Amino acid sequence: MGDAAIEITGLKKVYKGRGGTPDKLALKGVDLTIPRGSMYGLLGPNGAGKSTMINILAGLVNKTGGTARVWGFDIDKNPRNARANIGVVPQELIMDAFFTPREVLEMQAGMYGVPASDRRTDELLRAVHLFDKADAYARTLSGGMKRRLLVAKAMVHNPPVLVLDEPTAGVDIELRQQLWDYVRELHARGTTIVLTTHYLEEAEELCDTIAIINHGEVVCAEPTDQLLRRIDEKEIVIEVAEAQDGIPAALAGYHAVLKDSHRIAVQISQQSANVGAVLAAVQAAGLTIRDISTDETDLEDIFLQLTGSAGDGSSDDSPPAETAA
Ligand SMILES: Nc1ncnc2c1ncn2[C@@H]1O[C@H](COP(=O)(O)OP(=O)(O)OP(=O)(O)O)[C@@H](O)[C@H]1O
Repeated sequence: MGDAAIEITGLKKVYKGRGGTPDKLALKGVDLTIPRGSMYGLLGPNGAGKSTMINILAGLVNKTGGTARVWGFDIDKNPRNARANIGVVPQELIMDAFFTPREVLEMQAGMYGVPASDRRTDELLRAVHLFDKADAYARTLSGGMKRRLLVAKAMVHNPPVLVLDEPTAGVDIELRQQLWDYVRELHARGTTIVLTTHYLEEAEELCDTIAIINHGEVVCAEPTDQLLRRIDEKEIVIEVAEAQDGIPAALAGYHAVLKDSHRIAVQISQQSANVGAVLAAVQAAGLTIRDISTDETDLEDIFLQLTGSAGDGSSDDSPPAETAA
């Protein structure tokens, strides 16, 4: 404990089935630590369990087992403190149509007991580019505007942790950029940011650390650059007939390690796809190739499985354009 913004251990959630539908195990015992000051991405396909995890942290969903701490406060033992330290921007654009953005923020501040002298309604409205809509009915706002109003609403009590659940759904490119500018600004001022997304590109652009969630489990959690390197790399294992006591000189230019006297593992970049060159070098060194295999747990495969996209930005798997919700 101590320095984590969020610390989750063995977190489990079972949604009870109703009317004959079976129970749903949405979180299978998740362990996850999100450091203070980080910009953390929870990446996973629809139904992976991201919202469930966030809603448990926000006190909106009851967990079935495990523990969770927000800024050091246990959500069971110190629910008020835990809630005071987190702001959540929900996935759904739910708000009362007949309140204005100014009223929405004022009411939220009231709910969190923020004294009038400490309220930052105008500042927040300006930050999310809604100052000129301050007194318009919420129902007249576009989807992107509502999303930004929800970001401001999550920040009224100035929490050290801001969680955004699928924040770019329904937000067009320009407004998305404005949203990110504001989120980056908050991060620069010290707010820990957690965002869920099913777009690798989005997590890659914004987050310093990414955890991949699938089927209620954390598949991996590591610094973004490290993860991207792994995604780009593939390991091939070459089995040679002749016993080796070191890496053959011909492979000196590659990232190669000896697994045992007959098996050489070589990391290659997927993009440059130089398998042929590696094999040619092995053969040119006079070695007889007996077998070749590739690493089964390659992350690229996991990603393809998770996101249905290679994550190279070339597909049309981009967030949808803004729609009036
Ligand atoms: N209230 C509920 N009752 C029953 N099952 C639920 C409920 N909420 C979520 N689930 C199920 O739990 C699993 C995890 O859902 P969750 O919404 O947490 O995933 P997610 O990763 O956030 O996906 P999405 O981005 O679509 O929200 C899914 O199979 C979902 O159908």
